[in-house]
Amino acid sequence: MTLPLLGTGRREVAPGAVHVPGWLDLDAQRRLVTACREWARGPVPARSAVLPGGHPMSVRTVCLGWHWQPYRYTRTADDVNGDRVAPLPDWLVRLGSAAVTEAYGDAAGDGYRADTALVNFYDADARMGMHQDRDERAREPVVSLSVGDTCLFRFGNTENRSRPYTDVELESGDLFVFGGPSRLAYHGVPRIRPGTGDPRTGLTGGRVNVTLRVTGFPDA
Ligand SMILES: O=C(O)CCC(=O)C(=O)O
Ligand SMILES: [Fe+2]
Repeated sequence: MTLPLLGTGRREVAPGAVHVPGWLDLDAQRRLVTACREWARGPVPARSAVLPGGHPMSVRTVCLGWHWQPYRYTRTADDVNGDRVAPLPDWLVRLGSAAVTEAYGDAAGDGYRADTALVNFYDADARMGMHQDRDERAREPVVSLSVGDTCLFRFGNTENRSRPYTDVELESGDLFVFGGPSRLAYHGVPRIRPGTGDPRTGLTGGRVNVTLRVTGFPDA
């Protein structure tokens, strides 16, 4: 299947879901990796969130702005060490706004102010099952940035976890934005492609993914 090309390198995977390959240059990727490493150390360390059935997720996650645990947001990381998560830095908020403009064109990102980021660390065997991002109250787009190993990203429909879906290879530096009619689409990461990343990003293995979101919860 050929996906519609929206402009240089932009592909609409589903209405409101846009993939922009190679959006972050190597330098931006490197800076993002350095920042993610720092956030993973604390004040709330990266951890595998435990699902309600008792199983830990295979990805390790650290949150900024708001802390996410299955399936809610809080200011303090009550399932980790009780500390308040690090604030979402302004440069990342601005990057989110630029990403929305890149994906949708015009000045679409002007009013976009993310207030949380989930930073996911994938090793070669990590996966993420099909899910919706629906713990936010707001329905602003989700902005996803990837660095390191390529992954298979499965972008589905809003009804259920199964077909129809579109498989996308998310490579290092890629941007993926999903909003509008695709905001509540199921999506997941069935596999990582070990050894595909460029060590010059600062990652010698694995994959880092940052999703920026607007929770819609009032500032505390
Ligand atoms: O790693 C990815 O590309 C997706 C991450 C994701 O879906 C999430 O954090 O909710
Ligand atoms: Fe998600």
